[in-house]
Amino acid sequence: MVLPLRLIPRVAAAARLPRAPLPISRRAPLVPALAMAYSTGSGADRRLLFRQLFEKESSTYTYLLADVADPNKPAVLIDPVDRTVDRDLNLINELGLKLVYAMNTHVHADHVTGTGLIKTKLPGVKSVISRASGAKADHFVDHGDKIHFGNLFLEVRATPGHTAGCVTYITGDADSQPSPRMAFTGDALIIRACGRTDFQGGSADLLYQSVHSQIFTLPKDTLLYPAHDYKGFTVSTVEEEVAYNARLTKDKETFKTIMDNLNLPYPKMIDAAVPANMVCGIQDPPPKI
Ligand SMILES: N[C@@H](CCC(=O)N[C@@H](CSS)C(=O)NCC(=O)O)C(=O)O
Repeated sequence: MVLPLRLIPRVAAAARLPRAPLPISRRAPLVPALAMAYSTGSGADRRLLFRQLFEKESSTYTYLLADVADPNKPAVLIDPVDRTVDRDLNLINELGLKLVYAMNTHVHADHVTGTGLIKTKLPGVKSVISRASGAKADHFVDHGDKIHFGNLFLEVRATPGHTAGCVTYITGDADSQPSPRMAFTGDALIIRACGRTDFQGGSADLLYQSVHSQIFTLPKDTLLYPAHDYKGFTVSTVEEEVAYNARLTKDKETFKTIMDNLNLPYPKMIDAAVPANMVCGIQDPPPKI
């Protein structure tokens, strides 16, 4: 027997009807659930939202970190690139984060940093770079400084050698901070390699000393995130690089010979890279590249 429609239980009837999707404006906000769901681990680790972002023309990694357990979800960007600023700011907006700092590990010779552009779009954001870089920024950092965002922080270690002002930013060493630690090495250490030392005040001697004293001495499970990768790697660890880095595992004299013979092509921006008129890599006037 076929029941007339009005006698069919309401739930069954509803199940048979095709449902029109809700307009986006009437959907439940996704932001808090998304932001928390992305962070992994338990305890302190659930505070950290972490994204590794890639800019393919200069093979640069930009890193987004945020404290999503803090009501304001304060965030930092490390080594943003001008070409991908809109992508990065859209992501920050979608995740409901508040960008506080746009930071650079060093003055980049191969691309224009996104820091200046970010500041024109979000004037409250503060740019950060090392004092030793000679670049312009809102905040200058020195070895040993801490950069706080919510209840998380990054520690600054001077790792000169690729440039005189290179620093590595490392997640905090405390029970309240993510474990394992994460080190954003800029161009001091690239996975299985390292930054070149043939321009911008580079020194193979200094770079060797920096990596051995400031990066290889970190706990062996520390995750290493470089500013560039040219081979498809995304992350390494101190233990892996101490064992397998093709340059830095050698003795210092062999390392210097390797660095003297790299013969890499010069980046297009190199002639324009004058730290004195840089605002974290944004030149005024902009370089012709
Ligand atoms: N191997 C790169 C060459 C680009 C380059 O010179 N990268 C710099 C960092 S940006 S100044 C560098 O230090 N590279 C070290 C290296 O061993 O590559 C390429 O394939 O494009």
